[in-house]
Amino acid sequence: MTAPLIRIEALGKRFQSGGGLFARPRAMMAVRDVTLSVGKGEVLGVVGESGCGKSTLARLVLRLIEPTSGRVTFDGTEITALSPPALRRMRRRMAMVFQDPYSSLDPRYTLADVLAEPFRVQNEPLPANRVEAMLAAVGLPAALAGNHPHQLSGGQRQRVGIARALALRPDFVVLDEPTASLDVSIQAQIIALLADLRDRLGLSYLFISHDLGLVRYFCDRIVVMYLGAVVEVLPDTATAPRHPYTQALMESNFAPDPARRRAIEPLSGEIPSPFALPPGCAFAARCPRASDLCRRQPPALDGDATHPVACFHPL
Ligand SMILES: Nc1ncnc2c1ncn2[C@@H]1O[C@H](COP(=O)(O)OP(=O)(O)OP(=O)(O)O)[C@@H](O)[C@H]1O
Repeated sequence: MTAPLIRIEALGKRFQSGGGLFARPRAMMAVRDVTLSVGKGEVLGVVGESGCGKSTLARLVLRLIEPTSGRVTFDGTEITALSPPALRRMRRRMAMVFQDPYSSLDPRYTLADVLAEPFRVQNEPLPANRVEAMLAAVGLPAALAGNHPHQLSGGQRQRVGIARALALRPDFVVLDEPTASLDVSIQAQIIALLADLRDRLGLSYLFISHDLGLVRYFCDRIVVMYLGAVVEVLPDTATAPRHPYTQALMESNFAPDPARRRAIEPLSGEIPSPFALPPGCAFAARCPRASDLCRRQPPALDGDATHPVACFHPL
């Protein structure tokens, strides 16, 4: 890995939900003790099933929500310790592209308004011709500047979402399932655009996806999450998985039958409730290799190892 741009240390997020006259509120850890780095110019993929904490991790990294524990350092500055004004200045250097370009763009705004918005938030004047330059950078004609989002196709809208994220020339962009709502052919174009922008602008990405195939195509390293915790970090896309969960995820992801792709079929057993995690490994109930030790004690993950794997019986 290159020199780290982002350092995430022992990050945790607890959510409380429910509660009322007859029910006690229930608490769960959406992100559990995550330690990771994102290198300069790196595309770090984060993959896992729905609800494993990917989006929560992304929001914590940008400090859009406050962590319960741990810290995040951006280019040497601890952003989890910054005052609101200092955080706002630091946010210039970080951005996010959302999954759904339909709901993340205000329908009342023209594209010119959408692309001017980040400057307004930062109290900065909009440089001359910047809107046209931003549209060109994402492959859209300047003539679209006066259009509203509903006049665009899904792919064009996501290009606008990317242009908006890059408006202030950030160093780091979180891509939260940026192609999940697009057709496969459009997905490929958006991924090619993101790869090109990374090369041209020297960007670092945190790329969140439930699609391991896509992550393996696009990312340099891959973080695999299960029930809020990192279970494995693949050091590149060629290395074989060592965690039984990653292997199962791969088998289901590459299954030719779409029905098999949805459920992780090689695995039997219940997914534990995030509100009542077992004392040992959270994956033990579904794991073909689980032993008594796994059910008693949670396996640790060495966040600084080249190929960390949280498993007592790795492949
Ligand atoms: N604001 C919140 N309040 C309470 N619980 C929350 C909140 N946000 C997320 N959660 C819970 O935290 C867990 C992780 O959610 P998160 O959205 O981070 O998962 P995810 O891996 O991104 O899922 P998906 O792929 O479906 O978007 C889930 O169990 C979710 O219900």
